[in-house]
Amino acid sequence: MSQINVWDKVDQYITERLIPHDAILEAVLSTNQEAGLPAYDVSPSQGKLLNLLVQMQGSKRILEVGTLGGYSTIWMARALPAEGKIVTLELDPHHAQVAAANLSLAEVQDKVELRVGDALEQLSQMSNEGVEPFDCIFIDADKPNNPNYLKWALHFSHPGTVIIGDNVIREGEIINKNSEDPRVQGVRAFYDLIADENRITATAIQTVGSKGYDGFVIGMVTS
Ligand SMILES: C[S@@+](CC[C@H](N)C(=O)[O-])C[C@H]1O[C@@H](n2cnc3c(N)ncnc32)[C@H](O)[C@@H]1O
Repeated sequence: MSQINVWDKVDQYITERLIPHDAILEAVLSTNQEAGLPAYDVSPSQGKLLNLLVQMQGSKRILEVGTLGGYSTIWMARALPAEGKIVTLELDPHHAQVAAANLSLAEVQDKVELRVGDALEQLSQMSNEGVEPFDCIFIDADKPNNPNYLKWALHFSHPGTVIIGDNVIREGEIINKNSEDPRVQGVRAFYDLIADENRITATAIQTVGSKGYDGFVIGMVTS
C-alpha cells in the first residue's frame, strides 16, 4: 500500500470506530459536491477535532473565516451550548447559499450568523458594529490573507481565546522559503507573526489522512 493509501485507510478506520455515522453531515458533503463546491471542507476526523476543542474550551462565541458549504460550521455549532453563537464569513455568494441550506438541514441556523462578503471588509464592519470578542476563532479562507486574519483575530480575542488555522503544512511546502505559491508565503507570514507575537502561545499539528498531508496551528491568546 502506498503511504497516501495507508493514511486514507487509517482515516477511514478512525472515522468508522470513533465518529458515529451521521446522515446529515453526509448529506451536507453530497450537497456541496452536487452544487460544484470545491472539496476543501475539513475531513470528518478534523471536524470532530474542532468539535472537541470547542467543547473542551467551553466556547460560547466562535468566529469562522471561510464557510464554504458550512461543514466545519456545523461541527462547531453542534458543540455550542444553547445560547452559543458562530459568526461565519464567506466571500462567494454561491457557497454561502449552499451553506445556508446546509445549516438549516442541520438545524443549527439559529446559532449561526452567516455574513457574505470579503472577510477583511466584514471584520472591519464588525469592529465598527462593536461586535464582542470570540472564545474560539477558526481561520480557513484565502491563505495569502492569513496574516491579516490573525491581526483581526487578536482584535476580536480575549485572554483564553483559542485561535486555529487550517492548512498550515501544505504537504511540507511550508518549509520552502522560496516557494512561489502565495498560499505558502501567506502561511509562512502567519507563522512569523505568531512567533513574534508575545500575546499568543501556539503549536502546529501535522495531519495525514483523507485530505493528504497538512495540519493545524492551534494557539491561545494569553493576554
Ligand atoms: C477551505 S474553504 C473553507 C472550508 C470550511 N471551513 C470547511 O471546512 O467546511 C475556504 C472558503 O473561504 C472562502 N474565501 C476565500 N477568500 C475569502 C475572502 N477573502 N473572504 C471570505 N471568504 C473567503 C472561499 O470561498 C471558500 O469557501
